[in-house]
Amino acid sequence: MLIPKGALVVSCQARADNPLHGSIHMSAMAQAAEAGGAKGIRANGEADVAAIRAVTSLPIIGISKVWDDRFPVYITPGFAQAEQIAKAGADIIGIDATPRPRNGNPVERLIGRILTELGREVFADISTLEEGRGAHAAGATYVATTLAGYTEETALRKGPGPDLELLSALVAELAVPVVAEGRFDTPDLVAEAFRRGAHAVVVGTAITNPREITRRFVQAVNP
Ligand SMILES: CC(=O)N[C@H](C=O)[C@@H](O)[C@H](O)[C@H](O)COP(=O)(O)O
Repeated sequence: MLIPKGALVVSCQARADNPLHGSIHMSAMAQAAEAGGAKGIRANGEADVAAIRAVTSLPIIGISKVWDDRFPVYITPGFAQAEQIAKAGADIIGIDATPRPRNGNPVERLIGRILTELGREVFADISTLEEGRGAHAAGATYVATTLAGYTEETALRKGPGPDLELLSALVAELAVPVVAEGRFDTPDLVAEAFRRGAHAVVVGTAITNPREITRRFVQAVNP
């Protein structure tokens, strides 16, 4: 298992509408995160993963986001994307592990193929306990709360903070490392995730998105 217990993993992602979009910025973010003590990096897309691989030997959770109006799944929907990200240098492939329709193999098969054909660990993004059980049964290396609040089924549960109840339920039931991800946006929430038994915590926006960080400050003074 490449992500050590107790690790803070920093997600370095910036979409095209973000002024920090681009591999130069994301690889600098990854270096800053490593210097600050991160023990892993999460990154999106071939270019960013390759650029980050060139500057660090930390484990990289690589994902490939592909939006397709016909399907709800956009985080590494198929084997082709997984293979591309593995070739770019990802040690671990992050996938949407919900059973929702996708443009590619069913999720159980996708997990199996990543493990056997690519020889990479699988980081399963899920939104419910049931999905966590499915990902575990299919052999995922890690199960993460990444999609909590972001699927139709869980949209109503989405609050400003993370889904701590889901985290606790997964930890109580699954014999697989459970990773806390999604709206863990303060050091206190990261500490709480570890108290609840998280194997690792992934933080994105609160560390690597200055636009959103600025918005929080502005809203605090000018709500
Ligand atoms: C739902 C979805 O697509 N989540 C994405 C997954 O890669 C990212 O946009 C998040 O930034 C990441 O999960 C980290 O979470 P947060 O930025 O809340 O710390």
